Amino acid sequence: MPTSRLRGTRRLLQLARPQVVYLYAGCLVLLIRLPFSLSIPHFVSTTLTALSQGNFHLARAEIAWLFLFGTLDAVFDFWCVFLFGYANQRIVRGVRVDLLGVLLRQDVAFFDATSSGELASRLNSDCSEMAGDLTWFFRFSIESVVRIVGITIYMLVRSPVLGACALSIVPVVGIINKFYGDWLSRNATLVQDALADANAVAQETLANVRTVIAFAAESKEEARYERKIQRQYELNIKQLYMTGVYYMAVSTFLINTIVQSSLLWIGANLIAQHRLAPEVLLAFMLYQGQLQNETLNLFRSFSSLIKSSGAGDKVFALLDRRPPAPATGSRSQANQYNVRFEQVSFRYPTRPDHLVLNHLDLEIEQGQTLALVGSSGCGKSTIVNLLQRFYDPNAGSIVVNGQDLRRLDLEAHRRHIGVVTQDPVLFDDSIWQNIVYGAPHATREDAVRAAKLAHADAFIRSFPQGYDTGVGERGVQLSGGQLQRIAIARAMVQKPSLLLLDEATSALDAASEQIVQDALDRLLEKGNMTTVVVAHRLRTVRNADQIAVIDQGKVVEKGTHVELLQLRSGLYRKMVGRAGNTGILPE
Ligand SMILES: Nc1ncnc2c1ncn2[C@@H]1O[C@H](COP(=O)(O)OP(=O)(O)OP(=O)(O)O)[C@@H](O)[C@H]1O
Repeated sequence: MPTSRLRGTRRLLQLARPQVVYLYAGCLVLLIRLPFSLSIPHFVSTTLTALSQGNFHLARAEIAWLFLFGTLDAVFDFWCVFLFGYANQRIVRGVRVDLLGVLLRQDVAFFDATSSGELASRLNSDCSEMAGDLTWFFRFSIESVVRIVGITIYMLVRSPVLGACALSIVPVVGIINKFYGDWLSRNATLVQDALADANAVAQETLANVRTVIAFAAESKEEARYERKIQRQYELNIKQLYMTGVYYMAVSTFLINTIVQSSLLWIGANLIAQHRLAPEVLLAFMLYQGQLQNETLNLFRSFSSLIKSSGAGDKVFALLDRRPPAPATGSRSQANQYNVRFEQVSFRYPTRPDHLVLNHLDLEIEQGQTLALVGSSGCGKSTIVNLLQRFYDPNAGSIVVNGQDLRRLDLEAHRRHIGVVTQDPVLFDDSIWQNIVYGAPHATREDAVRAAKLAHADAFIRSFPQGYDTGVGERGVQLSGGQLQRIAIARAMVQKPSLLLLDEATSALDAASEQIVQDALDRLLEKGNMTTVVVAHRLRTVRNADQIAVIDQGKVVEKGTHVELLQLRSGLYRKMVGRAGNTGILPE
């Protein structure tokens, strides 16, 4: 076995460590049970022998023993299944929770490059594939070894010649299984990758089903999914073929045909030479079936372990993934936000050849509102992303109250930030739970208070279930304006020190925009917070304390609305001129 596979297998076995209590209990029950189940063929052969000798009294006694031992065997069997299965479920649950925890702590760049569908597939399919059979390995390897040893001793004691014949198959099956197991493991990795690819397409299509329907692209998406799932289908067919060959060669041909006929042939000769009693051959035939089953179980449990470790490769790689930069500093953060961008340059990790911010300098003063304007793609949202520390600058630094942002406690920093974007995402929960999403200690009353400020209370109360109304996945059961106002209430509940409004009203019609803008104005009036606004509406921009015009990754103009209009050939002045009566700054 290659060392990497050995390491993967060892790692997989370590997953079972926290469940040792249940595994030990399962093994104990297994050991108690074995003598009972091993004795069944013995009682069958003694009963038949007694019958052939006309000794009905002895036959009845043997049947009674068989019944008693068989019943005890059945009771213990339940506990074996339950204890090993229980440990298994705990392992799968643990891996899934750990994996989601690790994924949620990755850097945002990781999610730019990895689709959520692929990650969901790793979380669901890979986790159950890798850990689903893990404890059965313990059960079957222990059970099979003990049974094989027990049967071997029985056979060798009763007839060494027949015993040697029956046992000769064990190493042959072992060698075949080694190759079969290695192949299964390689194939399992490919199957899980192909499934993750297909799931990524399915998830993307379903998450954006309205767009798919609107473009009548159902057949196109179906075909795209079919192309991806085809690969997994072909790999599974290949596996099916190999499994068929394996069962044909090992189980049916080698064991059923070769071993059984050899045993009968040798046994018949020995009986003819009066060197073997017929009932011993009968017991041998019964035990050899068990022996071959256990041999197959033993090797199958090993190949299934190796296959699981193949399926687990990607899960372990994700579990080991550490975000590239130290995720957080430890400096605590005051509720003040005096922010300076000093010579900040930035490229997105997924597009390293595109310089988005180019030695950008920018100052955002505590308590003031700064509006960012500029053509589409000039880097406004990127500045908002850097303020949330979704990414770190490639050069220069962002300084908050004299401290480099990288040194601040990241979680505390994010708790100080309120964000309202053009397309706010709500979770599939009640309205009030969504409003208190970012404020763990906020109550339902806080949610109601925030909703009133955000002009959301009236429409929420108009729903039959009021604040307990569910919003659907991503808030799909609400209108755009309602969604925005709940997002504003969500930001209000947080009592942010730094408020980021990224095109918060741009998706709305004039009437809804007016209502949402009023809600935002109230929010801005209420707190002494620092605010960064990205907007195309002149009305929003004009009221800002400062306006920064971004062009080619730099701030090219900065000042108040009035100051910037005075710059004769200024970019802002041109944009306002082109906005004309629409009140919308051009992109
Ligand atoms: N996650 C990302 N990965 C790679 N490139 C990105 C990413 N997000 C944005 N970009 C690129 O960075 C540049 C700046 O984008 P940004 O979203 O900051 O522009 P913007 O000024 O907010 O534009 P708009 O006004 O259209 O919203 C664009 O060229 C964009 O294609």
